Amino acid sequence: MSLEKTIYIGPFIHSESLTTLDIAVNGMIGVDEHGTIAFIRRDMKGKQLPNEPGWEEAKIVRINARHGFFFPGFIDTHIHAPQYPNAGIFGKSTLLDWLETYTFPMESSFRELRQAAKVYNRVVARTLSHGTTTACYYATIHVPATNLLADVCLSRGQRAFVGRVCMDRLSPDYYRDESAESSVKDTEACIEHVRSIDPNFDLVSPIITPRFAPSCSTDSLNALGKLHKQSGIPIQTHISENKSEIALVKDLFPSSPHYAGVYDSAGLLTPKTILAHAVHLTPEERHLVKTRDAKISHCPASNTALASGCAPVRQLLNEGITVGLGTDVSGGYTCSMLAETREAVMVSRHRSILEDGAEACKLSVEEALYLATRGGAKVVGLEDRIGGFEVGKQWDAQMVTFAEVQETVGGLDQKEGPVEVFGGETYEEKVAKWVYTGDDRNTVAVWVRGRLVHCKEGFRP
Ligand SMILES: O=c1[nH]c(=O)c2nc[nH]c2[nH]1
Ligand SMILES: [Zn+2]
Repeated sequence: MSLEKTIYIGPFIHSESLTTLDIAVNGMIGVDEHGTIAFIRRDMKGKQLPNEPGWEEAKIVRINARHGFFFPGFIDTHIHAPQYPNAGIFGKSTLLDWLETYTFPMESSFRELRQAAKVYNRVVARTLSHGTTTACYYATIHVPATNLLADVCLSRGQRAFVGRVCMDRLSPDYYRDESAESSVKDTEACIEHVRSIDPNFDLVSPIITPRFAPSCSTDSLNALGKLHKQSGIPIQTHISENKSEIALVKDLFPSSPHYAGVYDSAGLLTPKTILAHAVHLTPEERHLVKTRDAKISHCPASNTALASGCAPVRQLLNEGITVGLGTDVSGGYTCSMLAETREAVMVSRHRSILEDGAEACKLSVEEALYLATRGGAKVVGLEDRIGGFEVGKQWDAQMVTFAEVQETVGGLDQKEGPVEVFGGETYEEKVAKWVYTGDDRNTVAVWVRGRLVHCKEGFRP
């Protein structure tokens, strides 16, 4: 697909490292017809127009430094698309009773394609409006509905991993794969569908998705491990989220030394594996995860909502494990990665309290934003394409605005927006205000691979 060459002028901010944001207030980024960043300048003066040879006719998208900035799109490394209607509905449940009470009944309704069309269009549109340019989706066991989710992501322009959920045991009769064989066959059918709509997996990729060890037989885990080995297709699953779940895994797999060992012996613990939660891993399990170079999706909102625990993110990072963030809708109550970033900071404070005030546990705003962007890119194996602004990377970005009180931006009355800037703040402080007080009203435009995929009503980029 060929796009209009575009030059984005205004502040751009992205993670330079885990702890540092690079803030280029007088920035300019040229994005070519393929949505790839062709050049970057950091020294634009005033209203100076770009004079890049070959870019004279390019479209200009400008944001005044006082009004906002460009930021990389968020990467949600763990979200259940069919659970979106349940966001915010979990009562006082914890994981295992939550699955029975809320989750399986909702997911089973996706045998109806009409339900899938309604929900999947909403969740993709809504996550895009929150600045999520890449999402790792769990779908359901249903092949047609899973294929529809891939279609919706492709047509709405969201970069996505779409997984048909495999679960051939210990689930209700009304919502379970018939056998290990059918689990694999249906997964292959979904992989073939994605290949038929996006042959090189440029935007949408399939992902092998054993739900979690308790809902998969040893036969199905082994067969899915074999499928991964043959195809190289990535894997996503859950691990060590809740103490009752861990006890259940011990009962169901008595010969395995631990939870991580169940996946490892099936060939499911690889550099292309995304493990959601990892709240209660033992030191041996963390060592195994690190040795296999498997990745972790930290889901703080979900871990608090279902009272699963506070994941030791600092420890995981210190041990060299790659970590990103996931909303885990609807264990998590929000599909906003900005809210998830804030939750990551807050949960790290709780972890610090649990460890007698250990300062080191606390994540900074900069670190949480890194996890939501560059960390996520590494988790999904796309760090060469997305997560930050460098020449050769793709323009997956959001325009974030705020306004000095009493001003308007691009025709949109920002007085209604949640982030109020009074003029004395540094840029670092403005970013912190966005993380702590902002929401989707601040994300006025979103691009994936250079394509405008969301734009706030009344705003003209
Ligand atoms: O957060 C979670 N959401 C789920 O749907 C699920 N299934 C198993 N384990 C799970 N954890
Ligand atoms: Zn989950």
